[in-house]
Amino acid sequence: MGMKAVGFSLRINPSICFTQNPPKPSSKLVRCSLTPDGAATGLAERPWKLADARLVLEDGSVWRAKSFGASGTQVGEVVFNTSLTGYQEILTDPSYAGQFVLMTNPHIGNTGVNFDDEESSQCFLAGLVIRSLSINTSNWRCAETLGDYLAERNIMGIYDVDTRAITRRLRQDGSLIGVLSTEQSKPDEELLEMSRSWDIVGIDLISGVSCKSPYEWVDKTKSEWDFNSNGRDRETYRVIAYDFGIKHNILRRLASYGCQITVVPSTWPAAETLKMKPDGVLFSNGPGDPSAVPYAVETVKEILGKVPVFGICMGHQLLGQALGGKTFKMKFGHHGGNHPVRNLRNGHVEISAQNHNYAVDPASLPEGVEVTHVNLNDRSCAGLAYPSLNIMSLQYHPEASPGPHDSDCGENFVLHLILTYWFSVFPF
Ligand SMILES: NC(=O)CC[C@H](N)C(=O)O
Repeated sequence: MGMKAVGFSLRINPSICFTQNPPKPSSKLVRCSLTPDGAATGLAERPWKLADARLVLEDGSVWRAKSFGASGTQVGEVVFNTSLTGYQEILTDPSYAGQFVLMTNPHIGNTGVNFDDEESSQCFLAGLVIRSLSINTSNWRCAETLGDYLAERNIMGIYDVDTRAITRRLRQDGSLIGVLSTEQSKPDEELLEMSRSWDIVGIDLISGVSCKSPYEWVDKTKSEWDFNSNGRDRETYRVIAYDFGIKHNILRRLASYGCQITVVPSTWPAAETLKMKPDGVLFSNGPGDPSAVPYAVETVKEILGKVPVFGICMGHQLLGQALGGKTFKMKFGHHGGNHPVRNLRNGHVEISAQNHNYAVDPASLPEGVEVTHVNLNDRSCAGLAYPSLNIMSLQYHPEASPGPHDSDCGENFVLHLILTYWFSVFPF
């Protein structure tokens, strides 16, 4: 009665072009914005700050935004992540090297960052794209604000950008390369050209994120956070973990389950690994195109059959190739904390944390390789086993950092499975 229905209240300036249907790549630029333009004077602080950054996508769309963190110009592939929280773990996940992570949850930064949630020693991603940057931080573990954290690590972030519209674009047309810039002197056309002349396919990104020499891992999941360790606190198993961009929580979870772990670089020779006589070898997650790292596939091949192995994400993709299979690039991949996966061995459905743009093509795998898990959103291969060679692998993240713990508990407790499969009940 006299009241207007108010729907989703994005303040969009109707005079500025905003399209739901993305234009196909053309040389034309389409400018999209939620906030008026402003020079990067630094005078206007958030939330009153004017737009001082641009994200130019290879499809010709230009997204005006406000910057936080570092400034400059950076190219990368834009992917969207549907996790509600866990942005610090996402920022420090080395698998995001070369990518801009766009968070679909509109409100980011409210818990700041802390000392404990780091998944690696630095941020390897190209940048962070969010809708709304929390103007204050409140958490008992907070050590600093998200903006300060990114600035110190020289990582660019933008906010006040229509993340829903960009996500629709990525879902409809697939992953896009983008250029993020705070440099007002660079015309849109130059940034567009930059985005179109860069590619992430076929590039070895793991060598840039792997450790340079072997080291022993000591940290366990803190008892206050340990949701399940079955009381295994003695170091029982010797594990070599190949670091293709390994997340610390994989190591923490294995250590909590009694593994004594040596982390080795991606180029560590298989012969050296076998000389160390481990009980099992873990091939970790890692960034980029799994078909661009044939040397890592060779290492995996040399180890297969000689010692039980387990692969996570990139490790799973390398194992798939070592078994004779092929990987392919997905339309926009899986990035988030709520992907349903069916364990085909017991019929159980696990809600899983995922972060990948490539997948193993099950049709390319030789006979004897078993697809053990399927992503229920798109039926893609989410897990493999080859019992006669003591191989097990998962395309997703059983360490759940961030993410649900389904894969880390009960019968589906994946890391538990590694140990039981590897060391006790695996049918050798
Ligand atoms: N998390 C990962 O290991 C990612 C694997 C690979 N880089 C992909 O995008 O598919």
